[in-house]
Amino acid sequence: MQILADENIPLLDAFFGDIGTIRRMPGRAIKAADVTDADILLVRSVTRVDADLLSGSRVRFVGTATIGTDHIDESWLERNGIGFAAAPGSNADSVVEYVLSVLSVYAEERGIEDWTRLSVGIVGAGNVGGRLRQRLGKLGFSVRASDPPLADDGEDGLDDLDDVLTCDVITLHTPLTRTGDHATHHLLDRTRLATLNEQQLLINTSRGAVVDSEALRERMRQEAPPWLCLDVWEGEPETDPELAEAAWLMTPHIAGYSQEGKIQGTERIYQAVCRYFGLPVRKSSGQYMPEPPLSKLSFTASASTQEAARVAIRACYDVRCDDARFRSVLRRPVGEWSTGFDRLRQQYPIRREFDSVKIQLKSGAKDLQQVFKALGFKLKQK
Ligand SMILES: NC(=O)C1=CN([C@@H]2O[C@H](COP(=O)(O)OP(=O)(O)OC[C@H]3O[C@@H](n4cnc5c(N)ncnc54)[C@H](O)[C@@H]3O)[C@@H](O)[C@H]2O)C=CC1
Ligand SMILES: O=C(O)C(=O)[C@H](O)COP(=O)(O)O
Repeated sequence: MQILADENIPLLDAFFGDIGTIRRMPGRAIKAADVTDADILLVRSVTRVDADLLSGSRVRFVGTATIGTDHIDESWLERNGIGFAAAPGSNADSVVEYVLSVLSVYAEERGIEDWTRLSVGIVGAGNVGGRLRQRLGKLGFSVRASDPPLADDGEDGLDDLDDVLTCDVITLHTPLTRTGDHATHHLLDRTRLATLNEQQLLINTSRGAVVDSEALRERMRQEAPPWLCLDVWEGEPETDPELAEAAWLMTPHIAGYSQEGKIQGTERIYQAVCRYFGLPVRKSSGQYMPEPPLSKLSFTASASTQEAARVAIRACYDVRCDDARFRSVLRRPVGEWSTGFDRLRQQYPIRREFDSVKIQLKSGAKDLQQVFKALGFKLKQK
């Protein structure tokens, strides 16, 4: 079988080497002429997969090693009998940990001694939002979440979007959808953005177009704008210079880029290919997960819970490093920004999830134990 794949999908040979001949291309460069002879197309979020790309090709299966599917015309694939799979959940913990890192830095910069005093509003309570809600709830934060599709399905405990927008921190975790009762395109529009103030932080790790960028630019120019953390950008890899200037933290769409997240993304589409073509599943992500560079952290009984949590979160992932790398790209001429955006993603440093690190504590340190468990670390008693 001929497999055409985005070169940024990790472990292509390890997972797909036995299944077919692999041809790699930069995802943004994949065009109709490239897919004509492919049986399987494997993409990430930067390849638009639709009739323009696939009509006339012999592609029988498309896999995207991502959670988001807004770049795929799924109904066209279905109408044309082409198999499809995404990678739901694969990098959800990575995004959750990105948000935890942002929260820890935000609390420190605002001089908030106890970060759990921040109320957090989650928009979209699926894999990412739901896991974030759970971790924050266990840590003792007051959390609100809005998710109309889940509410329609009878899920309790959800709030209206307008209530969620009154929280100290608002974090977006919806898919990007343009049709249906609960479409999210420009969900945060001019009216909703007008309700936010300088005591609030808005985090967007969903898709750039879930927020109306033009309205956001306007809001950031007005009195008392909210603090802003952007990982995703409407029109990326282009970066809006005015939003870049206004953002407190900014990163080039890497919230989901933990090593676990990326390898599990490949694993999910490998499993789907095997199912689709009736092949045995012989490989798993665990086989290929390298040893983490940091495996253990040890705290004495004298560590305060706040400080210990801060140290552990940032030892695993400090969002300020990604912010600094992105800002260094944006100091170059504007014409080089989009290639810089993609280069940062392609050459992303190794980042491991919290549960790759064992936390060693003195027995009896109950508060610390609870906090680390809630954050998602593994515990080891001394
Ligand atoms: N920045 C990054 O690196 C990453 C971004 N993402 C983005 O995050 C999105 C969410 O990921 P998951 O939680 O795994 O997806 P998911 O599908 O598990 O959950 C999404 C939730 O949003 C809800 N939702 C839909 N419309 C809504 C609306 N109008 N208002 C409120 N909630 C609504 C759905 O009912 C669902 O519960 C992905 O679709 C993707 O676009 C995902 C992974 C990495
Ligand atoms: O999984 C998703 O959805 C994401 O947003 C990915 O983390 C984005 O990664 P790329 O596909 O853009 O490499």
